Parts: sequence; structure tokens; C-alpha cells
Amino acid sequence: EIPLKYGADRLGKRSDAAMQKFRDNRLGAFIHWGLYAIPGGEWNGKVYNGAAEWLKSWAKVPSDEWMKLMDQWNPQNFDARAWAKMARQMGVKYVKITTKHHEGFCLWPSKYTKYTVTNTPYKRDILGELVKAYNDEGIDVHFYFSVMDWSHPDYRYDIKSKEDEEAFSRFLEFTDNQLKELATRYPTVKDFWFDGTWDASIKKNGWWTAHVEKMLKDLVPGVTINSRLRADDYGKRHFDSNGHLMGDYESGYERRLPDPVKDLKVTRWDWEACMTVPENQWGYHKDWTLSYVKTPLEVLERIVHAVSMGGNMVVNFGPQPDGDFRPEEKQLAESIGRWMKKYGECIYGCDYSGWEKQAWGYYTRKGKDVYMVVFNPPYSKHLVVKTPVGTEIVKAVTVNGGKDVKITETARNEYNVDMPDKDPGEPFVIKLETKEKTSETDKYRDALT
Ligand SMILES: C[C@@H]1N[C@@H](C(=O)NCc2ccccc2)[C@H](O)[C@@H]1O
Repeated sequence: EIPLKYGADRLGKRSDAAMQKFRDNRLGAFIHWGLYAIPGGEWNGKVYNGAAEWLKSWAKVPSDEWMKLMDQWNPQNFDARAWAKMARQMGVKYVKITTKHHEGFCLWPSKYTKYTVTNTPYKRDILGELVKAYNDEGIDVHFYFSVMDWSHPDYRYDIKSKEDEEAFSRFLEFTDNQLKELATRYPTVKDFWFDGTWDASIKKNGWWTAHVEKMLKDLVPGVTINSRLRADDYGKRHFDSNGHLMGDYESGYERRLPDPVKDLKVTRWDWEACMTVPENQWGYHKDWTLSYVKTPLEVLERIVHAVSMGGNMVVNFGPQPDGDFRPEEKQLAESIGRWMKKYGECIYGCDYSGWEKQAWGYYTRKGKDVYMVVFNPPYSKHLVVKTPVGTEIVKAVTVNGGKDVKITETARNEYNVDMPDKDPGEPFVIKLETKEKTSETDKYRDALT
């Protein structure tokens, strides 16, 4: 291994209670809310197909003109308690809130910039109200924070001169101050999820990313930090130059997921995926017909897929400029919530099973119990299950029904699990109770070939 001063400061998964809670939560929601919600993808009469929170970039709007949107920031229908109730009903255990996105507008009354909620007609500390409302519902709050800040004159995409160096040094101090503000004003925060860290300027300052991780962990004991913050001595990101994961969990699965058969390496570390409901809209876009919008079942499959591989999934919501949610997002939250109410025990506190994935769906595991989450019921009416050598199935019961399901051993470590006698009409879950095989001998003989 090569010596590193700013590489991973820990090998292997964190094993403390705070990280276990992060892991057990499994299902989260993203809230992308900022000035970009006001134009909703349209600028000077032209609708842009790209991500709505990047409209300033697509429409090439100068920052001082973009920040004038603050004069229109007045979300009269914003109700933090209603947002928290919606999250609880969806069954999410945590919510990641954009404290500041690339545009530089802060949802909290930061002392270090004029671009905050304080200097809008609305005035109120939106972040503070959301932290309290979610926490009151027993929901953990995570902070999204974009290092890249288009509103700040000292931000640099690269460091090419002494002037760049001095400006960026001022910018990093400004960023430190904002992060200390967030950590001290809202001490119940459980995680910082950094974004906007891909530029050369950050890669050339890996030391600073290591300093931020340490600073926040000193200020908020137990807090988790995503790998996307981190660059090492040589600008290597997420995984250091020795291949070790930096931060507490990998955060590279944005709008994509690891292959459940070919990418099993991710099961060796903690990771969290995040996803949009349209193809690529995080902030509010007024026209969702411009790209495919995932159905609740397609969102659910991605949630189960992530958990089946030992990861978390964060589903994105982009609130309207008035502070309410669009109907599609309210319906999605209700639909996912109904399913989680019945079958959520196969999600919360569950992990990768280590079993060989089958066509009918995904496995998750909790202790010695293995859950079969069935999305594709077979015409054979039998769900094929192959157990690892040394493991046998004791019994099978339907989740949310508690009915025994017949299992038939068909070969060594192979079983047919019957389908429930009544078609649930939705993805359903069967819980397998397992035990370690006692006798080594079995009645099977391998073919001689
Ligand atoms: C979680 C997402 N990450 C932000 C993002 O900038 N993603 C990468 C990206 C880079 C370049 C053009 C568009 C998008 C998106 O705006 C969301 O906040």
C-alpha cells in the first residue's frame, strides 16, 4: 500500500450504534428544494429538458440575476408537520434535505452569506422547522450540502494561479463556517451528504475533505459522512489510492444500481443509492411529461434491489415553489407507504442474504430469517430457492398473512416454494426460517460427466 495522509481513516464497516441505525433505516427520502423550484425548468419562456435544479446552468443565467428569485421565495403552503406526516406515512426512516444546492441559496439563516431564507419575503428558518417536524415524527434528518457554490465569487473549478489559491482558500473557510453553523444550530443531524465535489479544485485539496470529515465527527458524535465528500492525497475520490472506501458509506449510485448478480462486491461495504422518479429531475420541474416517470412499483423494485445488496435507497421529492408537493409525489408516497405497512419487515433492519438471486425477485435477510420478495411470479407456480451449502429451510410463511407455505426439497440445497394460495395482486413476501444443516450425508448423487 502507498502511504497516504488523507486516505481512508478506517478499514471495513463502522460497527457503532449510530452507523447501525443508518443501516437499519434502509429507506429514506430526498428533498430537493431551492430557488430552482420557482422557474421549474422554464426560463424566458423556454422549457429546458435538463434537470430543473441545473436550470441556471442550462439557461446560462448570471448568478446575480438568478438570485433575484429570492424576491419570489414565499412558499405560503409550506407546512413542515404535513411534510413529516407524509414521510412517516410513506415509511421512510430518514429524510435528506438540501440545505444548500449548487445555486448557493441556504434554507437556513446562515450568517456567512446574504443568500438565505432570511432575506426573502418568507423569512422563516425552513431547515429548522423541518428538522423539528421530522424528528418529532421519529424520522432522522440528514443534510445534503453542495460544496460547489455558484453564488460565491471565491469558488474555483480549478486552481491555476496564486490568485485562485487565495480565493479558494477563502472559499474553503467560508464552507467550514457554514458546516459548523449547520452542525451546531441543528445538533440532531445524523448525516452529511456532500455533493458538488467533482471539480479539480477539490481534488487538489484532499486534505480539506479529510479535515471536514474530522471536524463534523468532532462536532456531532456518531454523524455519518458520504464517500462523495472525500478526495485523498492524489485526488482519488470515494475510494482512496489503496482502494479503501473513504467516509462511512459509498455514495456513487445516483440514478443507477449495482447489478444484483455481477456487482456483488458492494455487499462488502455500506452504501446508499439515491433515485429520481422522472428520468433525471431532482428539483421541481413543471412538466413531467418530458421524460419517463417511474410507477410506484418501479420505485419499490429499486428500493428492494438496494436492500437486497446491503444498501440504502433514498427516493427523491422535489417540492413545488408554494411548499406543497405535486399530486404524483403524494400518490407515490401513499402507495409505497401502503406496501411498507404490510411488508416493511423485509426492508427495515435487513441486509444482503448471500443467496443466489432467482428470477422471481430478491432476497433480504434479518438474522437467520431470509425474506423472498416476489416481483415476477412464475407460470410453474413454484418459486425455486437454492440455499447455500450447509443451510436448510425449516419453514416458510407469508408476511402480512402468517400463512404457512409448502416447501418441497427438489435436489441438494434446492427447494420449490409454493405460491400463496390467493394471488396478493402485488409484490409479496415470504419469510423463510432457516437453520444450519445437521447431517452432512444426503440422498443425492452428483452425475458423473
Ligand atoms: C443528487 C444530485 N446530484 C446533483 C448533480 O449535480 N449531479 C451531477 C450532475 C453533473 C453535471 C450535470 C448535471 C448533473 C443533482 O443536481 C442532484 O442534487
